[in-house]
Amino acid sequence: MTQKSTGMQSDSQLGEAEHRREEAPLDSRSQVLLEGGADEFESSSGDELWQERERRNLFKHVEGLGELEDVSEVEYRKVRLERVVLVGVYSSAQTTSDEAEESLRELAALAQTAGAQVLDGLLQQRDKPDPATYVGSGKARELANVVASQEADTIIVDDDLQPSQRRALEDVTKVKVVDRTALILDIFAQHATSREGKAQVQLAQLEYMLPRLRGWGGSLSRQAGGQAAGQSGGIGSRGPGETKIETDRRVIRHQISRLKRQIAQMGPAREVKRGSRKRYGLPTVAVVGYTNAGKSSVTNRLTGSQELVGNALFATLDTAVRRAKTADGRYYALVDTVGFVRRLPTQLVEAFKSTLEEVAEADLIVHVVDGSHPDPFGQIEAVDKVLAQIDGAADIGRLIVFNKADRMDQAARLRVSQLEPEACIVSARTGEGIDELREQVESLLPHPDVRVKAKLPYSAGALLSQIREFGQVRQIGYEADGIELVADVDNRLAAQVISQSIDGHDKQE
Ligand SMILES: Nc1nc2c(ncn2[C@@H]2O[C@H](COP(=O)(O)OP(=O)(O)OP(=O)(O)O)[C@@H](O)[C@H]2O)c(=O)[nH]1
Ligand SMILES: [Mg+2]
Repeated sequence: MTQKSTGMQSDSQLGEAEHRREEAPLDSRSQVLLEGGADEFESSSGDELWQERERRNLFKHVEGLGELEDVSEVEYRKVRLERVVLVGVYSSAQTTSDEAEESLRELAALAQTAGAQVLDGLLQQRDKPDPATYVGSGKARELANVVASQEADTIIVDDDLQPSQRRALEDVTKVKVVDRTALILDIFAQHATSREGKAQVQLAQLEYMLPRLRGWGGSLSRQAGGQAAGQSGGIGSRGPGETKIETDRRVIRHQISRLKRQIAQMGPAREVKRGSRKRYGLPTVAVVGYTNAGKSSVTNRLTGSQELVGNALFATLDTAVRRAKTADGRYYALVDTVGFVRRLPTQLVEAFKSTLEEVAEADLIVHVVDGSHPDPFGQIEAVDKVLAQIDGAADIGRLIVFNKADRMDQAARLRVSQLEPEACIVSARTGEGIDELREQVESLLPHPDVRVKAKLPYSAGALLSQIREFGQVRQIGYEADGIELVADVDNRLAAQVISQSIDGHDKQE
């Protein structure tokens, strides 16, 4: 048996593990790994369990599951309250079994975030996925047994599947099969709240779906408003002919172009917001990082805001802008962004490009990393890969922040500070290191670099308060005929000082 269980299934552990996961999907996962959990699980994945499964399977009416009848003709499916079995294939030439396990655990966290109940996780080592059934026909039959004995109704594959592979796997296992991209798209669909976010996710779903159509059961109209999150119940007739599929493709293409137009129109509103930030001369810090790293928590700490913090993946889907104040009283903007994940579906990178452009316009990128994760550097790499796809992001200064220090032991701290000596180590939970982080951020912000000396009329109060907010007042004297001022400001304010000053011959150095 080369199929190997990753320990998500043992009945004895399920209760407790699930309980822990309920409050902390990723937390529990990293804990498990840190505690050397892999070994602990090894024993439970042995023959005994397999036989137990086989035994239980004897009582099951596999063909009675009847799930295939229900599999909708749409190749895009929701993963809500499903009972799922996870499957991963890895080649030892490309990854270690530890990495493969980590990836499957992340898939489990994703599945739970989507609302599914994870019953089992199976890893298989093979040179490359089987072109027909992904796992190979023998393994597919084994998988069918596992699915039946666990009474699962869905298989989630830790990869992108060809439409034909998915179909073949469904035919053998009699349950619906969802791939990694569909799962992530589904989570995004559940979490998007803004109009633009929703439209972007919908676009990504449609683009994912287009090449995977095998005909629709009913008409598109039952997908309320063209919503791509397909209903899992197959309503209407099955097996529409090629003509029907062609028509549906056209409908989807039409929806795609309509969505693209809509999104393009929403662009200007975002431009305005961003523009006004620029107009006020607010330096901008983009907070990026792997999902669940603690970006929102760190942003909250720095700004005192109450950004949504969730122990779920992708709690933040709409970039939020917060205002923060430096120690010397200047304001800057912190942009809390959507989290990244390994192998972020390309459809999503595309869809969120406009949102991620916020990052490209920032003066500084703060990259938050979960320091308590068993493989923080793998996460850094995944984030850097996405950043590399955003034009202009490469030229922006970056500050790496290892968060969750409260859960890092001495060895972990040592390791990260050796590999990333410049990085800050903080805990958004306890507040450790937050002051140092704030100082670092402030020192890396662009500084107002034009010194002006001027006498301003007392009527220039508004300008003066802007100078206080966005620049730095060096000297100020209240004379009978006006305010004598020396200040460091940016170009924009310098121009205003000149135009409003009393004698008009201010010096600039
Ligand atoms: N122990 C510990 N937990 C933390 C810390 N910072 C954040 N968390 C927890 O980590 C989880 C994720 O935090 P968020 O701030 O939502 O993370 P995020 O990066 O914004 O996540 P997404 O928006 O989903 O990508 C939450 O359960 C937080 O309570 C920390 O310093 N220590
Ligand atoms: Mg967040």
